[in-house]
Amino acid sequence: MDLSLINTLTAASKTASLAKPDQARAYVTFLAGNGDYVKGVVGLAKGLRKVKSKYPLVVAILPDVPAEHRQILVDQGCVVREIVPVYPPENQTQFAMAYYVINYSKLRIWEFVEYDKMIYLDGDIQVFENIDHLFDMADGHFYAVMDCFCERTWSHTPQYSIGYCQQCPDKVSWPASLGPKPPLYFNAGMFVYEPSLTTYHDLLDTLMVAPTTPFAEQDFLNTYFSKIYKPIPNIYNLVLAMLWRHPENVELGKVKVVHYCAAGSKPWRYTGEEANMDREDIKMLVKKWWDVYTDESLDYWNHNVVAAAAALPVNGEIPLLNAALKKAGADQYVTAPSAA
Ligand SMILES: O=c1ccn([C@@H]2O[C@H](COP(=O)(O)OP(=O)(O)O)[C@@H](O)[C@H]2O)c(=O)[nH]1
Ligand SMILES: OC[C@H]1O[C@H](O[C@@H]2[C@@H](O)[C@H](O)[C@@H](O)[C@H](O)[C@@H]2O)[C@H](O)[C@@H](O)[C@H]1O
Ligand SMILES: [Mn+2]
Repeated sequence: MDLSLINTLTAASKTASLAKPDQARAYVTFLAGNGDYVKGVVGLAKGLRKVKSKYPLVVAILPDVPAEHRQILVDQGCVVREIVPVYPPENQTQFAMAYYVINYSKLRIWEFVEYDKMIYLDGDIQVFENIDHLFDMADGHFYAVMDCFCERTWSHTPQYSIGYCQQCPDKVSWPASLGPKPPLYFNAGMFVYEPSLTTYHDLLDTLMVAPTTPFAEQDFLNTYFSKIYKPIPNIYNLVLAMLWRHPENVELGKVKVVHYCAAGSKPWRYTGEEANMDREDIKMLVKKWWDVYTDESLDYWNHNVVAAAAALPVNGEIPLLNAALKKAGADQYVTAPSAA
């Protein structure tokens, strides 16, 4: 890990984000299907609001996202953008885990060139502390957190077979007989990148001739950006398996972003039955997610209108504001902010 980068991030996280006035910035996530991932995206939108992020959340949705889910996202203040699915060559997809082929469509977000810099976040991620300062990192790099190779999902790889993981490279050293050590590999559930049409077209052209692999677009992005990839601390994308695979590398109290990617950890369908899901830290993190998701004061309507009302000279103005809302045909009103 680049120490100067860590120092820069630490310093930046302590000061207000000094956004370059001419840089357009936004968070972006990806939503596909008519299932329950929309809950993850709503939770993410409310989480970013809770940490007072200065930037909007763009949701790249596939055509199969139903109208009612789109409306839910618009009502939560999201910028909803429909994208066309991306499929690797027909004869190739059998090599990717079927579940992940859908994720090649994430590549469309390089086309969002109305933004200079974006932070991509999976829908099963929650931001519990402001990370706007990541937008201030130097341009020209691809920033993401290193993944872990120890879960069964990696059982198809040589590193899993010999027990090698980049999180503890000295525990089981990489044997020369297997050729060069794998380059640093990031988890593609969170990354800082710069949209660009040149990159976008090159990504798609390259995909058409690249073999598909088990982790689909995550493998592809790791290969494509290998020369400009810069690891950032795991406080910006805690892949939950790190808690039981590499606890020595995790300082849970400092974690800003949690990635609910371990099997059984999606908060909106959590049962606690899968392996490791009965851990106290997992239960705490799932509850933290639900606390944000169910907090009505974080709903776009309530949050922004209450914030506007609280800015009024006296709370007594709230009845006037509600009267104006009623007159304007609103179906929701402002509740007085609880006494601080
Ligand atoms: O049915 C699906 C599957 C995936 N996704 C999106 O694709 C991302 C990557 O999939 P997932 O997080 O399940 O992969 P994991 O990180 O758990 O391996 C999700 O977070 C969602 O944003 C989605 O919207 N619907
Ligand atoms: O399409 C491939 C996906 O690959 C990644 O998920 C993996 C990775 O985290 C492994 O390390 C875990 O073992 C595994 O469980 C998990 O699914 C990204 O989180 C996701 O956004 C997406 O790119
Ligand atoms: Mn994920």
